[in-house]
Amino acid sequence: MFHVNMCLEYTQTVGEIISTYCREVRLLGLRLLGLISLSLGLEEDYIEKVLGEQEQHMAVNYYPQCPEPDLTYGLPKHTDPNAITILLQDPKVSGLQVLKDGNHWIAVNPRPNALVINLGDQLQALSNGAYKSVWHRAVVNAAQERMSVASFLCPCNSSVIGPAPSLVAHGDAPVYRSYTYDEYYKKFWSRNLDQEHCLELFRSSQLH
Ligand SMILES: O=C(O)CCC(=O)C(=O)O
Ligand SMILES: [Fe+2]
Repeated sequence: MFHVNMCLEYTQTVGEIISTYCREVRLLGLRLLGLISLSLGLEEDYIEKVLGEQEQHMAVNYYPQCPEPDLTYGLPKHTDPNAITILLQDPKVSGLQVLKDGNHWIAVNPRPNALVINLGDQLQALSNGAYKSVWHRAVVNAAQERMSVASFLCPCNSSVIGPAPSLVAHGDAPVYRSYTYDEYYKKFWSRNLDQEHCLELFRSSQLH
């Protein structure tokens, strides 16, 4: 479990607090990418180098109370198209769910002082499928509104993503072909979020 140590003085403006948060979240993300690289037997900076000059996006999600929560979702089922997402949950209200074994949804309830780390599609591709970009969604509830803050570390648009060569060097076939993040991102947003996993369209056996 990772903790972000932030000493925020009350004299800071909201802008300063957000910018400190963004910087700390980026450092945490890069540290995690380093550890993930090592876990795959790659150089510590392998993934960071492939992703290039990374962009960072932040989404502040607001889910109002919903009188009929069974009829809708706050966010429909999706995977994150980027590399890694660091999610700050509302400390008091649950809503995030992940799909387990393809057939049942489990709640990821907030824990004090914890962040949720979500691996995105690009880590699944780079690791040749060893790491999975999990399906997740956000449900709403009738009693309480909810907020979450998602920070997305994204590859630069021109970076070329594909299975790391050393992971396919010993007879393992590459599961995915190489593509630019620009190509992936456009394909991802040209479809509905809850369609088949977008990476399926980038399998090395797929004709394109
Ligand atoms: O609100 C949540 O817990 C999930 C947010 C999310 O998955 C996203 O912004 O991509
Ligand atoms: Fe997401």
